Amino acid sequence: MTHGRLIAVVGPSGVGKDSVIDGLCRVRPALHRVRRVITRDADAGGEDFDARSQDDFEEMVAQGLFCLDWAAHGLRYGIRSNVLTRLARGEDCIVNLSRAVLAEAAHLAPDFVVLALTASPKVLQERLAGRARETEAEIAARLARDAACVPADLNVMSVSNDGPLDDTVMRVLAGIYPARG
Ligand SMILES: Nc1ncnc2c1ncn2[C@@H]1O[C@H](COP(=O)(O)OP(=O)(O)OP(=O)(O)O)[C@@H](O)[C@H]1O
Ligand SMILES: O=P(O)(O)OC[C@H]1O[C@H](OP(=O)(O)O)[C@H](O)[C@@H]1O
Repeated sequence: MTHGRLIAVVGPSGVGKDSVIDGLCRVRPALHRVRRVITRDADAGGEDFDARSQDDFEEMVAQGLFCLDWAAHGLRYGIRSNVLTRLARGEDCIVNLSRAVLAEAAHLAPDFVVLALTASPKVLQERLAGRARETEAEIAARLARDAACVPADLNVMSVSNDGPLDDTVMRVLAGIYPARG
């Protein structure tokens, strides 16, 4: 059976990673959205995630429950190893990742695709302020974050999300599911 693709969505905070993933999964219900484990308050809003305390998270790491974990914005993030079973069954999976873990993530699947979203600094600022999930200071720190570059040897699709969300979703779909024939 063909191995599923692992699609990693990356880009600066506020660029629209979760929104684009939601849009893609609505149009393509067979695309599996990977639910992240995060040491963030359960009622923080935004994406659907598994909230864990710092101690519980580190216990999960110690038990080997994650195939990938990282730290950013003072939080810990993990991807459960069961995504590997889905990929082996041939399911395409999509996940919001840190750019810093792409090289490691590329080893998880033979078919690894990076969707790198971009938007102008002004748009990022407006979106983070509009989302109201973080304080002003946290938003400033997110905008100032000096993130790792996307490794040049990966299969990267770079797409602007400066415009309407539906347009971005349609362009991404055309890129990852090109019409055959
Ligand atoms: N194309 C778009 N047009 C207008 N608003 C958008 C667009 N894409 C996303 N947004 C809005 O911008 C805000 C940030 O989007 P989202 O939470 O998806 O970003 P993110 O990249 O996942 O951010 P983070 O990494 O901080 O979690 C949300 O309020 C979302 O509704
Ligand atoms: O800047 P880099 O390292 O690429 O990404 C860091 C982290 O920022 C975002 O976190 P969240 O979704 O806002 O919690 C991403 O999802 C990633 O986990």
